Amino acid sequence: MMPITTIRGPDITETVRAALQFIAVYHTPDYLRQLTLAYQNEQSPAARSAIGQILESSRLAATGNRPMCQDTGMVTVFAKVGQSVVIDGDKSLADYVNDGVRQAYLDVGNPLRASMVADPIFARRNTRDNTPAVTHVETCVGDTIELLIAAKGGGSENKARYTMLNPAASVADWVVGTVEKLGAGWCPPGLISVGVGGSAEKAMLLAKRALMDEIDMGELQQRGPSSKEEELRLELFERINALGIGAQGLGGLTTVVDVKVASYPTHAASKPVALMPQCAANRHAKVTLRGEGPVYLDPPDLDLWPEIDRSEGTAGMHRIDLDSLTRNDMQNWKPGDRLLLSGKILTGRDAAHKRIADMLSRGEPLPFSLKDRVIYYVGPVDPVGDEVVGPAGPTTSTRMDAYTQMMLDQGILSMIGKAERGPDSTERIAKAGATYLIAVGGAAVLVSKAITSARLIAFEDLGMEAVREFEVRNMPVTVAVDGSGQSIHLLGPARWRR
Ligand SMILES: O=C(O)C[C@H](O)C(=O)O
Repeated sequence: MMPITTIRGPDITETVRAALQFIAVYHTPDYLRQLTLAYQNEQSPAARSAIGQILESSRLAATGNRPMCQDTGMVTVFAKVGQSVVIDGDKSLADYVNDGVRQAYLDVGNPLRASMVADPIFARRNTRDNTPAVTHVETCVGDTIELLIAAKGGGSENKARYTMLNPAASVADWVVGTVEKLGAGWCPPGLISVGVGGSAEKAMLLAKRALMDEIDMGELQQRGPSSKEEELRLELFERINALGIGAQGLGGLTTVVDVKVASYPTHAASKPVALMPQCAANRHAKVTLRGEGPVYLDPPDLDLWPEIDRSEGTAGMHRIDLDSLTRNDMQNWKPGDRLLLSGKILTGRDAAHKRIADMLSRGEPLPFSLKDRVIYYVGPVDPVGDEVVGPAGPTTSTRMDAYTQMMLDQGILSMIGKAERGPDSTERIAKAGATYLIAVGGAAVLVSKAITSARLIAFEDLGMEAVREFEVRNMPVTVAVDGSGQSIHLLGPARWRR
């Protein structure tokens, strides 16, 4: 009989805490290597600049011990518990994990953003400590506990898709067709994972779990496929990149740095297929507890980050004074123009927009004016030390489409976010002589360096979703929708499609 290993509950908590702090700050080395390659090979200037900003921001996160993205994610844990393990303590494994999440996200030196909301159908109250995690437990033969810990951003999780295909239907065609329609809210360049088989929920789990496998597409391309699944991975990799979506949907050569495929036997009548994207904030780690105390990860070597040519990033950018900006000034802006913004902007995202809509529908005055203002869709991380704000990258604008007309009616000049707008919003923006700008999703630390002051304006109870006024200096953005309704998210991929 295998000897019994005792693993202390608090050691699980400490391991989870340390791993979450670690993955919030450090990109995985395999992803960094692939992103560096993508940066070196990218021919589309806009996409290359976006990848450069992500890499630069990633280095700032690592050296400054701050989160690489303002969305520090929903914690997902795949636990493999050996049957010869006894957990010493009076809590469940999931509760020890949740204690680790709480401690990691409330860390005084490096607080992470609490994004989880309880009562998701109705009140959507922020739990304030990012609990609970989603913990999957599997027992296996062995005397260790293996934890695969991930912090998945909401933007990429929102683009998870599922279908039940007919047995003879092509998985590759469905995946490519679906990725084409996903837009850029999942923050490419990243990974696409495909789970095929089992039942509906099994396919989703297969896809989620496979996202955390080592990135080995380069190796696979070199040695060639040795199975049908590897052939499918290669086919999907080629076809998805040929769509031309590119970094941030700006059009370019690299949309995915790897594609994963996992499968499981299924019913003769079924072919469940799950698609799971992973954004540029590729955050996960595997740790194994052996009953010898908590486990800690070693920081990566700083040589992993490439040198980014900053002059290339800012060349040809127009400086814009937001405090004197008029509708007229924006009429020369074209999709793809790169701007450096200085002046005051308001912030607001999902919950703030809903609150504004509710107040307006009740005929109540707003606590701030939106007339001739620029709004940035962001939920920043709380500041530490002498920071005015923590990492503060853009959130997906598409979710704010339902409120576009309302905001335009209030006199908004321009909106800043990430990813494409829907056709209705694009048309409305153009009709109002307004514009839509994008910052780089995944470059949150870099963006925060352009914010010189932050002031809470309203809706404090919404936490990270409250309305703030930022003063920015040389904040880099790209024109995504211009005053004539042209969109970079249509023009860019069409140009780079192969
Ligand atoms: O919540 C955020 O800050 C961003 C979100 O992950 C998104 O990509 O839309």
